[in-house]
Amino acid sequence: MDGMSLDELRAEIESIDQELVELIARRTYVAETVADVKRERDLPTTDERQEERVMERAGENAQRFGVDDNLVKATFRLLIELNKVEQRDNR
Ligand SMILES: O=C(O)C(=O)C[C@]1(C(=O)O)C=C[C@@H](O)C=C1
Repeated sequence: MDGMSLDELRAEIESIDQELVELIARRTYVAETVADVKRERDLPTTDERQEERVMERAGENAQRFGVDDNLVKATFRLLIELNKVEQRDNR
């Protein structure tokens, strides 16, 4: 990163931002498929134990990569809530 110009650094951020959106889209798509399976089996959309596992993993990964775990957990909370809204809308 050292020695890169401001434009180059911003181009790097732009490319990362695109990857982030792609990953969010993939996560949402998989969760929609999970919702289909739940619907077939007549299971509720919300699975609190699974949400706890996801949140715990998010905290562990944040520590592993040296980023603020509250920020990472807040991001995952939002991603889970988005999925729950989508899953309910598709019922
Ligand atoms: O794993 C599931 O059962 C999902 O529906 C996915 C997901 C998530 O976004 O991680 C969303 C809602 C559930 O309450 C738990 C987890």
